[in-house]
Amino acid sequence: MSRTPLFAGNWKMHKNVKETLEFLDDFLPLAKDISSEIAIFPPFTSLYAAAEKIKGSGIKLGAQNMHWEDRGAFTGEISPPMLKEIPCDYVIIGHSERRQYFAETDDTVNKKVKSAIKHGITPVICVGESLEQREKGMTLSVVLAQVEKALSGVQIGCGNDLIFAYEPIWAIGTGKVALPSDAQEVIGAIREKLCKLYGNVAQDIRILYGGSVKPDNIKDLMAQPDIDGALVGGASLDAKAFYQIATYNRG
Ligand SMILES: O=C[C@H](O)COP(=O)(O)O
Repeated sequence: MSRTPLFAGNWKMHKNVKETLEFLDDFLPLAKDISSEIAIFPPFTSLYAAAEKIKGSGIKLGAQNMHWEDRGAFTGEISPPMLKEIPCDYVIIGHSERRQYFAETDDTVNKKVKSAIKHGITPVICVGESLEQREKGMTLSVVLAQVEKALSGVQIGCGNDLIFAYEPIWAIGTGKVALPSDAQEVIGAIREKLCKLYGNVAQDIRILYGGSVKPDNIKDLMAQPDIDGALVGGASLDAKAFYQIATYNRG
């Protein structure tokens, strides 16, 4: 089993082209010093500029969403071949903000996961419970149902074909990070489910934690056996903070 830690910066609807290039001017010199894998997820309009700028740096690039079809009359949507052309390595699928505000369902998540894998783009599949669901003791049943539905009919060749991100909705952008032991409980249960679906190869699937990750809480999260990195929102907008998160193990 060897899972390279991944620190993924989801910029959400932040940073135009100019701001993206400014961030990279600050971050690229720092990134030379990072041994973990780094991926950034700028808005669609900044992807191409980011791709050109990070060439040869080892930093990976991802989109925050995509349609599952290759082309068609889907006004406002972006297809997998368009992302490949950039080129994007990753795509976030099923982020809770898309589930909550843009009618993303388990069914569309499943279609997008299948399409991403078919096109050689690694999906970062987001799952997580609301505060109400957690308080009712439904966390594991909600999250594991999301995992199962996302993967319905999905075949994988190896553990690198997909990534999961467990993001409790109540921890996103709130400053309330999950207790590392609580995050481990859910992420451990996700891995067990993946083992049931895919056997030993599931030991190679990376599962990230997301939700108010900051330089001062990442170390305790990364000490958990099944947490393989983080999907970072707000703190990934700042080059220094994102660098500090990715180098949490330097003491
Ligand atoms: O995709 C990232 C998550 O939604 C976490 O966002 P946050 O770090 O701002 O809480």
